[in-house]
Amino acid sequence: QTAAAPDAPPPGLYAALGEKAGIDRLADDFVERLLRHPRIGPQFKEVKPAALKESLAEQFCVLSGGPCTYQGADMLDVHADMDINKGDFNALVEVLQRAMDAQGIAFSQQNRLLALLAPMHRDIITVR
Ligand code: HEM
Repeated sequence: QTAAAPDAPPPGLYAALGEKAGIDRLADDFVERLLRHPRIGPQFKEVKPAALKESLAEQFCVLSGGPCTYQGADMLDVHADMDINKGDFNALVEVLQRAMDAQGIAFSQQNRLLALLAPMHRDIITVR
């Protein structure tokens, strides 16, 4: 990685996630797990699962270097009024880890995706 492109997708990550089909399966299962999570599930009660799955799949596809366009809202705007704290954020990351495990994604590759998502905490956590 160079300073000019700090968020360049790690080579091979898109393939490691199973390309578009694998990412769609991951996003599907991730959202299903979020919806039934005891701590953060209730925050997703009013959300249309299909739309969230699609946005997450697009986001993961773009981040991992796939040929996609993210068409969802800005992370800061969409999470602004949710009163998300660090524990909520960590809970979501744990759910994503379990969803990636379930897809058989290697731990090293999981960590590469998580590393791309981690900096988003600055836009998403609004309760310190
Ligand atoms: C790394 C952390 C996170 C990422 C990458 C992420 C990503 C996203 C994305 C891509 C969307 C869809 C935006 C759109 O379609 O316009 C979204 C929506 C949403 N996120 Fe997050 N999010 C994260 C953390 C959280 C946390 C911790 C919570 C709450 C516990 C949360 C609650 C929501 C809800 C409720 C929506 C639906 C908003 C709506 O459709 O009205 N997110 N998030």
